[in-house]
Amino acid sequence: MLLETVSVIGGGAWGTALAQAAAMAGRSVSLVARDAAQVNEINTSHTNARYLGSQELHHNITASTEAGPADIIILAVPAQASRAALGAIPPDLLVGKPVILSAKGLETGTLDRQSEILFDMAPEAIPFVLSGPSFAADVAAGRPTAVTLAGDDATQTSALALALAGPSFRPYAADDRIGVEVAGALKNVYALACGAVEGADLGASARSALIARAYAEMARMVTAMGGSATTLTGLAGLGDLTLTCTSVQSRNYQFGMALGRGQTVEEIIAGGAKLAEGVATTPVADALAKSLGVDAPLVHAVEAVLSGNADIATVVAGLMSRPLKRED
Ligand SMILES: NC(=O)C1=CN([C@@H]2O[C@H](COP(=O)(O)OP(=O)(O)OC[C@H]3O[C@@H](n4cnc5c(N)ncnc54)[C@H](OP(=O)(O)O)[C@@H]3O)[C@@H](O)[C@H]2O)C=CC1
Ligand SMILES: O=C(CO)COP(=O)(O)O
Repeated sequence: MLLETVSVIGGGAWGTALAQAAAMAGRSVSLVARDAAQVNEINTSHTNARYLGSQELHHNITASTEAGPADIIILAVPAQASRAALGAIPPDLLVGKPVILSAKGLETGTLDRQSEILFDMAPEAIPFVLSGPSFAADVAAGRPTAVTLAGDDATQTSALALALAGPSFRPYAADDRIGVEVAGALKNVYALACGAVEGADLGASARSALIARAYAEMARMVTAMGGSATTLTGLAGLGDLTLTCTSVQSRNYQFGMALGRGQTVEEIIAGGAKLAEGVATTPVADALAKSLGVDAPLVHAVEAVLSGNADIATVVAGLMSRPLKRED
């Protein structure tokens, strides 16, 4: 597999950061954004101010409004936009190519994981999933970051990890694609909950209890969806869960803080909230849990708050008064 050129679809924070990582790894990178002014800024000023402030971008990154041929395609748009973004790529560019899915979310309506969307849209592409504790600003600035890159063929996955690895970006190869993408999607749901705990001033003990019980719940969900609970011991599980559930840098955590302070979803969005993938993923995860018969009280609690069916105090009281059980 030739792995020299990279096309990153999505000129937001994460797409730009992954373009930067690939460029620092020595790849020649095309960053595809839909806004011509943004493309011009990246090509002339080597910045993407709207998403990454004054961070200087590597000179191996060229921006474009249209995808061209590349050895590696990285999809980095919000989970709900992945289907449309894939549909906008000329199909022949995807045939037989590794497509790295980097969005962390489940699709509304279909309940699909990112790689299920790829199978629908480009069945002849080769799916990989990238996830783990990695804020775009950190990756773009060259701060040390480690992620999981999961694919179905171990040799191909290791080759791809090598092609993207740089002095500050360390992808670990893995084979549990489903576990990695479910973990990446669910941690955003729990980050909303942990942010709400902080916003409602429920204390650090409550937040840590929530993280631990979220981990157990995530293990039940991952297993029911065909992944391996062992994956959760790694970067895409424990690593990202702890990052997103404890950091005010996380947009999901910030959104949760606003919920905890008593704002409604509509008010938070009207106030200019950044992308918080957990908001769309929560009802999907709740529906999946119900259809698979998975006990997921935390997902259900977040869904109740987001949908306006219960306030934080009510869901906390409900969680705390569940019948006592053995820890599993
Ligand atoms: N930011 C981070 O630290 C990390 C993010 N991720 C994941 O990456 C994914 C993308 O997040 P992020 O980059 O941060 O989000 P941003 O909001 O920063 O950027 C989203 C980008 O997607 C583009 N976009 C939106 N809809 C479409 C569409 N229909 N077709 C083409 N492009 C579209 C936007 O274009 P426009 O600017 O024109 O609106 C923008 O360039 C999410 O799933 C997130 O969870 C994963 C790890 C880290
Ligand atoms: O996934 C992320 C870090 O790993 C980014 O989290 P947020 O989308 O909550 O900012």
